Amino acid sequence: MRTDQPAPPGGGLRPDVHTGKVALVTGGGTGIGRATALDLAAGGARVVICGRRPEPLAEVADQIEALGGSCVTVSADIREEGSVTTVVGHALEAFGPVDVLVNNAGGQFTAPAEEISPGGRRAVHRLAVDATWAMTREVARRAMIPQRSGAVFFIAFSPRRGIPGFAHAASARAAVENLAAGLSLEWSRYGIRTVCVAPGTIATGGLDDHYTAEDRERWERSVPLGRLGRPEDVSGLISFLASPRAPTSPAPPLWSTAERTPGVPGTPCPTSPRRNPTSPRRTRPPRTTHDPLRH
Ligand SMILES: CCCCCCCCCCC/C=C/C(=O)SCCNC(=O)CCNC(=O)[C@H](O)C(C)(C)COP(=O)(O)OP(=O)(O)OC[C@H]1O[C@@H](n2cnc3c(N)ncnc32)[C@H](O)[C@@H]1OP(=O)(O)O
Ligand SMILES: NC(=O)C1=CN([C@@H]2O[C@H](COP(=O)(O)OP(=O)(O)OC[C@H]3O[C@@H](n4cnc5c(N)ncnc54)[C@H](OP(=O)(O)O)[C@@H]3O)[C@@H](O)[C@H]2O)C=CC1
Repeated sequence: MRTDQPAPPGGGLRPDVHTGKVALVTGGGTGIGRATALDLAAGGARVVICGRRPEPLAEVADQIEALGGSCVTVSADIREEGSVTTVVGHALEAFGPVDVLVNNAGGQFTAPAEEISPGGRRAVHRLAVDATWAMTREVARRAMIPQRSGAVFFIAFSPRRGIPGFAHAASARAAVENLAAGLSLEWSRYGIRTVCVAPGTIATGGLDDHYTAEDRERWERSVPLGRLGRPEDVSGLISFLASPRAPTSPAPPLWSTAERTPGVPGTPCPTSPRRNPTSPRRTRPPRTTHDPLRH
């Protein structure tokens, strides 16, 4: 398949790959979360999606139901105390124990590090780290630990080594990435897999609405393939990793959809000094007659 062709529905997996499973996707009304909810439903999962605005959630639910699937929506700000308990309670009531949790809700703003106020940093960490932790713990305690199985996904960033203008956000995602790695060790005894997916820059409404064209173009140029990813690139990976076909041993804690190089793509590969006619010829060190393997 050419990479600029639309991805097949369900990430190309069998339509019964998630049959009998219940999935909870935070931020499932838009972008990557929406694509993930659709892919999991296309594989037969019953899906619960949450977000603050009811309208995008309802649109996704209608789409899933039109395709013969089941979807329940819960409108909630998961940063608020008590809302996580409410969301998980609705999921359990509607469909029973949650098998797959996708901690997708997240967001930030770009600002020079020195201009990010404590409140601004806190707003971002409350969602990406605190709400993600609260949701994971709640789902684990009420569904996955009792049933001794489950898959929990976290969303990080690529590149992972830091992003200018994103000091608050990239550090939050580093915390989440480490959480996924630690839980994968700790909760394997319950049969719970925890996986962090680090998408490259993905063309979503969220990216269009919250970042300048200049930033988006700069980020696009930094992707090795030279184009933004699609939400389906990420959702297809999550759907595969949630499926029985996913590798489980050893459990890989991090999957990246596009790791970047620090340089600009298209930079010519440095030529070997020996082949570059303008470089001075390297002089070989004199051969030694001593063979260290022979005494
Ligand atoms: C090596 C280089 C390679 C480069 C490669 C780059 C790759 C880039 C990859 C990009 C990856 C990420 C993309 C995405 O995540 S797309 C997702 C799109 N969606 C969003 O990002 C969501 C948009 N943001 C928000 O919804 C909100 O900003 C947020 C949820 C983060 C906060 O909302 P909240 O309602 O809590 O905010 P408040 O208005 O109540 O403010 C709270 C505090 O935050 C401060 N704040 C808010 N906005 C800004 C801003 N724009 N600038 C500075 N500060 C801000 C606000 O002042 C409050 O702080 P104080 O209490 O101190 O005043
Ligand atoms: N697009 C990209 O390039 C990349 C994105 N990511 C991450 O992937 C995830 C999805 O990104 P993307 O689809 O682009 O972004 P979107 O902005 O489209 O999606 C974010 C979703 O989260 C929901 N959400 C935000 N805040 C809350 C909250 N407090 N409580 C409940 N739901 C909330 C939003 O719904 P509502 O506003 O109605 O609450 C929205 O549906 C985010 O975590 C993002 O940071 C990571 C790497 C790259």
